[in-house]
Amino acid sequence: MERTPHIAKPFVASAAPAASDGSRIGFENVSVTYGALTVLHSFTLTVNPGEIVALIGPSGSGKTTALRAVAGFVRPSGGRILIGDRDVTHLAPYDRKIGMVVQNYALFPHMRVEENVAFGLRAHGAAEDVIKKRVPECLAMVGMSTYAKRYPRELSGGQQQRVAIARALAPKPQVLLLDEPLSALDAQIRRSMLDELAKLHRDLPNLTVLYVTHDQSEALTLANHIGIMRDGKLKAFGGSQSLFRHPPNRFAAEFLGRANLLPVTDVQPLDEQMAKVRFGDVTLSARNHHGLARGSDCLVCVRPHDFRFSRASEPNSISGTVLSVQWQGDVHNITFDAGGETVRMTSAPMANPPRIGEIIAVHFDAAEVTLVPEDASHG
Ligand SMILES: Nc1ncnc2c1ncn2[C@@H]1O[C@H](COP(=O)(O)OP(=O)(O)OP(=O)(O)O)[C@@H](O)[C@H]1O
Repeated sequence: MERTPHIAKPFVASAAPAASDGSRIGFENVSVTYGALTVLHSFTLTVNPGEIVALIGPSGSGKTTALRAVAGFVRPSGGRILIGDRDVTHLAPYDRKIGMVVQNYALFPHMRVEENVAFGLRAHGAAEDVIKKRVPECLAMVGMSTYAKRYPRELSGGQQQRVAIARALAPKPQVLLLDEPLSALDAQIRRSMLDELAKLHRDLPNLTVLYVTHDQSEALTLANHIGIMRDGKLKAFGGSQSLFRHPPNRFAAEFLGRANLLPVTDVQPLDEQMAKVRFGDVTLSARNHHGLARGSDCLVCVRPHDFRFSRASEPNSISGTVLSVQWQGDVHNITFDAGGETVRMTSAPMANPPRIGEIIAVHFDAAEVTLVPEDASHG
């Protein structure tokens, strides 16, 4: 979606280090309405100090609206936004002590790199000697020291985005909002920028980051926690690894990484963690992370890379007829039909992959897969 670039007018930093609690971002039942359309419904989320939280979700799910509500560019129709203990719901953007970077750089074209970075400091009356010291520090942070005298048009997209990040960080904000900061860059630059953002956060561990992206691999790479949005609501939230391994519903399982969601019946808890289920006439075991009730029906979430070919009769085996085999350099992607379900698996490349129509047996490690409730009751 095209958006008008907005730059949060930053504040002038004090030399004091970020007070840890002061950088918490809190959404408390925040609703946002455009005309008759409510695009954020009672949205509640806390981003703890020093954390990177990624908001992901389909186009139009309200990710950017949530971010812009924190920045102060949209006014909630209900609820509160807190930064630390401060209720900032009605504060102007430049009073919120945040930095923001949007997808299309939004640098001032007529200003050199160093002037762009100095802009926020100067606008708030920072002393020239402070600016002189801070601008090179920020350019060094993003590896752009040698480009200080260039104009934005003389930079690549990745370089412009580094400058935008330096500009956002110049006033030492406690909170950094990133709205699809890498989406205008090509895949290779995106990967290296992701590494740089991760390093930047290691260097600034008190910085609280809210990161909006539609790219789940960016979210998994960078974020401590991930929120998955749909229709202006938070549908799932959790630690990145936990959410990936134990998605709380079908939507989360399908949105965050590829997943096979096989319909299974008759949950029989084995102990506090594991349960048996039936998949057709086969008995499978899996983690019962969400505590599904005895006798209930649900889904078992098996990631394509969780399957291994079975040689003998392994536990947790299923078999099926190969539908497709695709070599992708570093992996083979295989689909097979198991009792009417199309199942996807990936494996290390094989010299003799199975052929279409062949019957294969595969198994998975019960500890690696999770039972997932159907969305209707738990979504
Ligand atoms: N200024 C506006 N006026 C009216 N409707 C708007 C405005 N801004 C956003 N919307 C609508 O609000 C909903 C949420 O938009 P938002 O940009 O927050 O979604 P998103 O999840 O960030 O989407 P994308 O991934 O496509 O950027 C969409 O239906 C969008 O059309």
